[in-house]
Amino acid sequence: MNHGIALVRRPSSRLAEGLVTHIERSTVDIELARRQHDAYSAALEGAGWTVRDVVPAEHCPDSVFVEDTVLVCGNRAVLARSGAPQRRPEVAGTESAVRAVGLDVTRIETPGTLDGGDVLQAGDTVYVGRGGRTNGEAIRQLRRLLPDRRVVGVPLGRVLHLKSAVTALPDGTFLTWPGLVDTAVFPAVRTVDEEPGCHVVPLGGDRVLIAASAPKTAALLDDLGFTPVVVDISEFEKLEGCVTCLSVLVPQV
Ligand SMILES: CN(C)C(=N)NCCC[C@H](N)C(=O)O
Repeated sequence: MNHGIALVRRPSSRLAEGLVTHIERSTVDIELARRQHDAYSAALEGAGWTVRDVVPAEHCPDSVFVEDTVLVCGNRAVLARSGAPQRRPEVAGTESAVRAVGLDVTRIETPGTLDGGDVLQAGDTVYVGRGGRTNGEAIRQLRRLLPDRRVVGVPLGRVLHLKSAVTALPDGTFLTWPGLVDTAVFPAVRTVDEEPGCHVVPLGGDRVLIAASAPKTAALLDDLGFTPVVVDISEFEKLEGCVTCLSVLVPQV
């Protein structure tokens, strides 16, 4: 079964210089990060996604977190404009990749700022975290760019991105870690016991990608009838990354 294309971007050798905002900096093992990235890509392939590499951006330490550079919605790609100016050069390579896939391309324009990690899609609703990386102007622009979607702004607390605190399961429920976002806007919330447990990527069918650092949540998902696909992403977690950030899924339509 081919679910579509998964865009990934190999880690820069400067990965260890990536941004950290809400956690202490710790030492990143670049060789281990490369192996983890290969295993992450293999997990996507194994789940039925055709993996395509976005051209690497050696000079951009955070470029492996490709999710932040674009929002894919149906056949449209909205290029992001990060609230962290040093991440903006990452977008050019992503633009080439989404054009090669055949998506219709638009972009967030100045003074809007948006990171893809702040955008959570569930059905026809697009939740957008309003925090350090994404501003109200970008949310306004998204409403114009995606007129067939319900765009809901979600104020963020002390957390990097919306998807650092809440993601969606295929059954219409949301996994959250308490205290970081106002969960009242989400229809059916399940609170998890471990912070990385609120980060999942539905891979099609009953498969759900989750980090090895969230074993209790992986067991919960199994118990709820999902098939957890577990990947170790410890080196990316040291830079506030999670399983969502390392790919952009372009489902076959
Ligand atoms: C959902 N998440 C967390 C993301 N999409 N991106 C993580 C980016 C981490 C990077 N060091 C930064 O600070 O930009």
